[in-house]
Amino acid sequence: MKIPFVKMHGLGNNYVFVDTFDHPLEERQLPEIARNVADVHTGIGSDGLILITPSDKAPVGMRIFNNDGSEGKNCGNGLRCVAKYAYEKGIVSIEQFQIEAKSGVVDATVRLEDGKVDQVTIDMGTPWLKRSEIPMVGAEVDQVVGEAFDVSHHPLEVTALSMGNPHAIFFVDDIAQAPLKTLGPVITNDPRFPDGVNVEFVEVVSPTELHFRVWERGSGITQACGTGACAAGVASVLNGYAKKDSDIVVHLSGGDLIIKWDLHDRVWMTGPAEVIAEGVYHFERNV
Ligand SMILES: N[C@@H](CCC[C@H](N)C(=O)O)C(=O)O
Repeated sequence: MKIPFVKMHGLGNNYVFVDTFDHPLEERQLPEIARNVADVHTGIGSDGLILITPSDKAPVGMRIFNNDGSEGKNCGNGLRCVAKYAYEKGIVSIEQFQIEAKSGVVDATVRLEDGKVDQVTIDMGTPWLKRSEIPMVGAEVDQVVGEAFDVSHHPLEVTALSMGNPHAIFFVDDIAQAPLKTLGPVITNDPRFPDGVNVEFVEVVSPTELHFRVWERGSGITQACGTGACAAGVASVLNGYAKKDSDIVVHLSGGDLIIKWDLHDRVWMTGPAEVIAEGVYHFERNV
């Protein structure tokens, strides 16, 4: 099977995108296609697969598969790339429009530079803070903030929340020393998070600036995670390190995102989206 694709990235968080308006794929093959395209040796090489889909709630929809073939419900960097694609390919003709992800419908606004989409702002909606909404096991609480969380004899404190997908945030003094490679793969599968969790280490530089590293559920270390950056901004406010309604610059491995949790409880994310390549993937050669 030959599958036309576009490879795009948001701050180095890179996905193979397939436009299923024109080329529908079989549901049962999606996890395998995701694993295969993501393989750097026998595939295209990516953090996963994103489908750009028709939607009955918005002009365009997005589905995200991690590089292990598991499906996530939301992807901040993916949303910005889908917004760029939808505008530049004429799926939409106005600069503000909606995108449906599995976690819900969001508003996207594209900013143009020489007729091309340069920056995208997404209204990521209201964070889910209750323990059951994350989901995380234990007695129900309205917020999981700075809770004791021992992992492999490391006495950590976790702030957890959902941005449509689950995030566990750990504040550290020095991002260069964050135990991402050792504890990321352990925490992501910790049974206290029954659906697994995206793991983020965050160093607070100032109330408006954070350093951030991520171990993504289903994909491992990536250069950036949009929903994770939003979660880090929210967690910083919940812990008193930052303020609501102010722009927070989140420095990820691949570059910066601007995050704001506003007074109406909505989280805003602004950052770039870029096209890497377009081509045709030969799926049968990799089965
Ligand atoms: N890279 C993404 C998140 C992708 C999904 C995540 N790994 C999950 O399984 O929840 C982002 O930019 O938000």
